[in-house]
Amino acid sequence: MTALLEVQALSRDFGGVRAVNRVDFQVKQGEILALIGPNGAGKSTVLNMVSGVIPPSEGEIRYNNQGLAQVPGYEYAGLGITRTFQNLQTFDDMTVLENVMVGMHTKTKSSLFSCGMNLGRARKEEQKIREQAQMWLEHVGLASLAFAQAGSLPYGKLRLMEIARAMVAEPTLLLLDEPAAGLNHTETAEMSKMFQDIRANGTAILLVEHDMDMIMAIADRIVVLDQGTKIAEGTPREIQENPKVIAAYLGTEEEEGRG
Ligand SMILES: Nc1ncnc2c1ncn2[C@@H]1O[C@H](COP(=O)(O)OP(=O)(O)OP(=O)(O)O)[C@@H](O)[C@H]1O
Repeated sequence: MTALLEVQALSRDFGGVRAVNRVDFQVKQGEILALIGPNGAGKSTVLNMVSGVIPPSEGEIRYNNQGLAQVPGYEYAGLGITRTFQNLQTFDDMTVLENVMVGMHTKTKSSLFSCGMNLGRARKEEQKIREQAQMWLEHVGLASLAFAQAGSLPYGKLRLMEIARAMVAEPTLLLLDEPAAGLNHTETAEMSKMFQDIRANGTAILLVEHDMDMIMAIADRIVVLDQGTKIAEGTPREIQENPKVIAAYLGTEEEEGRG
């Protein structure tokens, strides 16, 4: 399978502290790659660099074989990369439908100027966005809440709304930062099923998550970070059995090479 996303020697410093240190990995077309590691390992920082929220200090990010260094973050959705955030980014006073429609705005061709010049085209585009958003609300099970104020929704449903917003732009790469945080077991299982459906439709997923049941159930491959450095990469089974990974999670000294 071809690499959709390729990250090479990616590093990020905050002040004098190196949060991510020369990390390499690839996300292939239509796969789910999970990025895991203990708290503070650098997972969100990697996701923030890959989504253009912050620039790398060093290293390279290539998407579809194109370097992203010169591409501003707001153009990523147009390229096919969308994301959700660890802390929900909700417009509480807007409806659920409007919140989802926001995910499409970067892909529309109608600027304010052209809206004035060609109202018909802008209306058509608005209608298309609305239909696309409604379709995704149905996919995530929120169709009946389309006209509810987002601020009135419980947390679990807002997480689903965020996924609909990220999917409405029809990404080829979906970046998810702890999508299952704060969800109960049933909600997490439903979300896992949704990610499998998204993958089946050809969208690749880079998933940062602490919920190991979810990761082991849906990830094709896993990359493990510890203190900013990649310590392992492999299938869920390989990762579960890897002594370096076990040591990083248990916070103990590595047993390898002793005695
Ligand atoms: N904006 C920032 N300024 C300074 N330090 C930061 C900043 N963002 C992250 N860090 C530091 O970088 C390191 C990695 O943080 P990051 O949030 O990427 O880890 P993480 O693996 O996502 O952790 P968690 O699982 O707890 O969310 C931490 O030591 C963190 O304190």
